[in-house]
Amino acid sequence: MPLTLGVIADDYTGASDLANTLSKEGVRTVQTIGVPDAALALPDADAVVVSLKSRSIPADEAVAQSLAAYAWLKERGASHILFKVCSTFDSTDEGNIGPVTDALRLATGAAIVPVTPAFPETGRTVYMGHLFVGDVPLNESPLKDHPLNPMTDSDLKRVLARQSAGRVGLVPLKDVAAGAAAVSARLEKLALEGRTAAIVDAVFDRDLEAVGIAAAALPLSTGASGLGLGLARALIADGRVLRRESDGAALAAGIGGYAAVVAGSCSKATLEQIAVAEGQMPVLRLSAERLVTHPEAEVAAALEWAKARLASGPVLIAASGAPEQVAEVQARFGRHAAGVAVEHGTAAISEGLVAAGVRRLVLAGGETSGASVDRLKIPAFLVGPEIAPGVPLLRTEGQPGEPMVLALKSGNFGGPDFFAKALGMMGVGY
Ligand SMILES: Nc1ncnc2c1ncn2[C@@H]1O[C@H](COP(=O)(O)OP(=O)(O)OP(=O)(O)O)[C@@H](O)[C@H]1O
Ligand SMILES: O=C(O)[C@@H](O)C(=O)CO
Repeated sequence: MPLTLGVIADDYTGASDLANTLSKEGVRTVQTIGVPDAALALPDADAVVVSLKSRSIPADEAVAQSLAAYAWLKERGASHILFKVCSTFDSTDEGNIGPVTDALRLATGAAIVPVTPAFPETGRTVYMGHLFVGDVPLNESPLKDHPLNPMTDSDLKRVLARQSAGRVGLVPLKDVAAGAAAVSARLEKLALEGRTAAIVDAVFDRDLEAVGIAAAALPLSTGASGLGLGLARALIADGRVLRRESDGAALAAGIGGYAAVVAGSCSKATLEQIAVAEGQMPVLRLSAERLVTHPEAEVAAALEWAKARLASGPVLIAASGAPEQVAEVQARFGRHAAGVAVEHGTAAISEGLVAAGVRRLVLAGGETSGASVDRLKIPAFLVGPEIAPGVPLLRTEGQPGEPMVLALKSGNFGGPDFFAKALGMMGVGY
């Protein structure tokens, strides 16, 4: 069956966030890791989310990878392409949201691209083109201190214009509130004025429903999970997609084996989740310093610790540290080198855990998840029910051997008991 919706996501956990929204809305969704090999047999799906790691790489590489993903999705019949970016619009003046949106616009032949990172369920709203995170503008939120892409301007019209070749307009909330026809009319007017992209205001899910109808009539849109919700509802309403409930019990059924959590996110939410897990399962805290200086020994010791405990229940292994610990390691070894060494270490631990019989695995952190999923050579996931907003249950597809069930958690997502909840939904009792 041809695809209806093709999504190109700029990171793995962001991809599973979007896939979660689609699946929750009743769109049968598959998440692939990178552009799949021609030989990969995928389950029947209405949407495919191609996960890239293109958020923070040089813009020309991000464009090349996104165009390759587009070619694959187009060949499978996708009638609309969504470029999934972060709901906090993570990018710099060099890109990559602008350059990738420009390139996809030319490839799809779109005159104008609606762009909105609004995701009201997680507090991301857009008004007059300004992005709010909770109750503060983006430039006053913690994103102002992001290590890779500090967001210092809440005006997304300006932010996008600085990284785009074309001119950027606005679809204001008054048009959005007036409905899909008003959004389409505004987009047409902006295109006639020579604008190639437009930031679209959205505060409530109902706004995204109107935006979704207007966007679904165009070849391309750029946004986060809120836009995914709007597109899913529009495609189901116009009959292009038949609503199908994801069967959570079936997704994890028959997948036994050991269970583990590997965390490399140092976000406030993940640190709290690890602290809560300490009262629920054995927790090993890795030494980031040793992962840099003696990686093989630190990984081997962690695996030995885990193997002695896995038969009794799930274990959690965390590299995650508090900001002052992270700063100390970064000051000694360099920010990039420390991050990469810790990612290699956690990925090697994930690989060792799977070799030891772990079939149910929770990964915390975008980069951490990316490194582990790549190391495990997982080509694709079937997307199941939601564990927490932005985090679905995933079952591996296209891998030789027994399937596994995973969760890839963005650093800031999930409540304090996230790990126990995720393991519980994987059928792990302890
Ligand atoms: N103790 C530590 N010291 C230094 N770096 C660490 C430490 N623990 C983890 N790291 C590194 O910090 C980075 C955390 O990034 P990651 O993307 O995994 O989490 P996040 O930023 O919280 O998640 P997201 O991108 O989903 O918001 C990784 O590069 C990881 O290797
Ligand atoms: O959109 C979001 O906030 C997330 O899916 C994400 O991309 C976090 O890195």
